[in-house]
Amino acid sequence: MTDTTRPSPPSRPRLAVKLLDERLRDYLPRYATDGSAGMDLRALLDAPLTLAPGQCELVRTGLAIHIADPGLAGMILPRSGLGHKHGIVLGNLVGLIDSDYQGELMISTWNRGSAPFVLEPFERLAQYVLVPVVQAELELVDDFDASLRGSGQRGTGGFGSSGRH
Ligand SMILES: O=c1ccn([C@H]2C[C@H](O)[C@@H](COP(=O)(O)OP(=O)(O)OP(=O)(O)O)O2)c(=O)[nH]1
Ligand SMILES: [Mg+2]
Repeated sequence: MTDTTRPSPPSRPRLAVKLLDERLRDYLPRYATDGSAGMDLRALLDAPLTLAPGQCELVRTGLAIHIADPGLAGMILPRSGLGHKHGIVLGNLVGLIDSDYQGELMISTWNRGSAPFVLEPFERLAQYVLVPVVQAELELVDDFDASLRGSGQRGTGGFGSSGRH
């Protein structure tokens, strides 16, 4: 019988990656499971780094990934365990990696918690997610066609204009 819940995986884009530090060779990012959305990025540190509450430091990954295809982008996102349990999130909230960026992936690491946190060398610190991107052309107009939302209109309403429930 065919398992309809497990579609065959689509072919994966191949991304060029450069090691900027040989120690990363043993720690190349990978998908932990077949269904993982992200690959974990590790902290390239020579020694443990203590982040005081409120402190934010740019942490090296030792990796450069050239996406090349403008229809793709990278996103650096926090790991949920570190973020929820230890308050270790990103100083920029989300890192957006351009397809033409060839530099080192850097992780803005912010301790938003109330206790010091010790980041260990090569600890998995954040995750890298490849996402599709559509680039748009902007066309200047004087007026928009009216927008419709169900039976009502959205128009310029936003920021909670539709209520809470
Ligand atoms: O968390 C991040 C965010 C960005 N970058 C790199 C890749 C990205 O392509 C580049 C520029 O990012 P962004 O455009 O968000 O920053 P900017 O402040 O606008 O810098 P720029 O003037 O270089 O575009 O910095 C990282 O390594 N880590
Ligand atoms: Mg920019």
